[in-house]
Amino acid sequence: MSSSQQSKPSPSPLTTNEPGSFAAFSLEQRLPTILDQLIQYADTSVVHALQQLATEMQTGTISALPPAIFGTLDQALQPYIGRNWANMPFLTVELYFYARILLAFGYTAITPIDPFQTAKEAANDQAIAALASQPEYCDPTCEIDKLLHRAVIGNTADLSQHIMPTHEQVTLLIDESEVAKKLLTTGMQRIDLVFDNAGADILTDLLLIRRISPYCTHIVAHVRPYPMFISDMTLVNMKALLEKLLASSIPAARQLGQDITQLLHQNKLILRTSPALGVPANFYDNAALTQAIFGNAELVIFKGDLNYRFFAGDQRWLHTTEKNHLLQHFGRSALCLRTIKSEVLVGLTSEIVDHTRTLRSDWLTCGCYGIIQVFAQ
Ligand SMILES: O=P(O)(O)OC[C@H]1O[C@](O)(CO)[C@@H](O)[C@@H]1O
Repeated sequence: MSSSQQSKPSPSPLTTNEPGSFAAFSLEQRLPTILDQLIQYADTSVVHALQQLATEMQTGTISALPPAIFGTLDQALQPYIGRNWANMPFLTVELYFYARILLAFGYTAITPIDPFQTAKEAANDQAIAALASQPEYCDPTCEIDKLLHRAVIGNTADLSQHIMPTHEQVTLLIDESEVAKKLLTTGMQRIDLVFDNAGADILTDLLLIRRISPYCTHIVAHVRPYPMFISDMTLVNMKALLEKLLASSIPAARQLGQDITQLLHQNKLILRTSPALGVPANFYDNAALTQAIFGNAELVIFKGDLNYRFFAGDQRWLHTTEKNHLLQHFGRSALCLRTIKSEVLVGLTSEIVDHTRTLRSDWLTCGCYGIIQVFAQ
C-alpha cells in the first residue's frame, strides 16, 4: 500500500442526496416499492403506520427511534433527527427504514415480529427442494472453489432487489478462489462468516461451512440481530431452517441438516447474533468494533453486498483503490463473496472498471457481476 494512500482521508459516504445515485434511486423507487408490497398484505392496524411511513419518506424528516430495541441504532441516528430523508447517509437511512417497518408491525424485544418471515421461509423451502438436483454441490467432498463460486451465485437470492439476475447471468469480475482455498485450508483456529440472505444464499453458506470445517478449529457464524433488508437471516430463521433440513425428505438436505447440527453440538460451529450488524458501522477502520465482534478470528468471510458495505464502509471508494488499504486496522484477513448490488467496491484494475462499464452502465447494482475477493494479512 502506497504511503499516499495511508494518509488519504476516507472517501465520502454514499448519501441519498446524490442525484442519479443508487441511494437516491432506492429512496425514490426501491424502498417505496418494498413498502407498497408490505401494505398490500398487512393487517389494517399496520397499514396506517406503513402509509404514514411512506408519506414521511417523501416529505417528512427523520424522527427518533425508541432506545435499545435495535441495539444502538437509535444513538447512531441521533445526529440526523430532523433531517430530510433525501439528505441522509445511505446505509443509515436503509437501516432506519427497516427499523421503522418493524415498529409499524409492533416489533419489540419481547415481541420480535418478523414481517419478512413468510418470504424467507418460502425462499428456504425452494432452496431446500433445489438441493435434490445439485448432487455435486451437496457432495461433502465437493471442491472448495466450486462451493465458493456457488456461494456467489447464491447471493443473487436477495428479495430487496429491484431486479434479480438468474445464476447464468452472473459474471465474476474478481475470482481469487484459488487464493481463498489456500487460506481456508491452512489450519486456522477461528474463521468467522457473516451470513446474509435466506434461500440459496444461506444454503450455499452451510455447504461451504461443512466443507471447510475440518480445516479449522472453530467457525463463528453471525446472523442479523433483527429482521432487515427482507431476506436477511436471523437466529429464529436459522433455527427454523435447520429443523426443515433435518425433517426434509431429500437425503442431501437431511444430511446437511445433520452435519450442521453435529458441528453445533460439537461447538465447532457457533451461531451468534451480533448487534454491530444492525447499525451503520464499518469494520475496516474500527479496530475496537472488529475485535469486539470477530475476536481472534484469523479470517472473516463477508457474504453478500450489505456485509461488504459493513466491511469497507458505505463510502464512495475509487474502485481501483488498492484493496489492502482496508486491512490497516482490520487485524486479520477477509474473504468477500458477493454479487455486486451497490456502488461500494475496491481492488479492481482500471481496465476491468472501464470494460465492465461499457457492457452495462448499471454494472454496480444489477447483481449480474460478482466477486470472490481476498484481503490477505
Ligand atoms: O443481500 P445483499 O447481497 O446483502 O444485498 C443487499 C443490498 O442490496 C441493496 O438492498 C440494493 O443494492 C443494498 O441496499 C444492500 O446492500
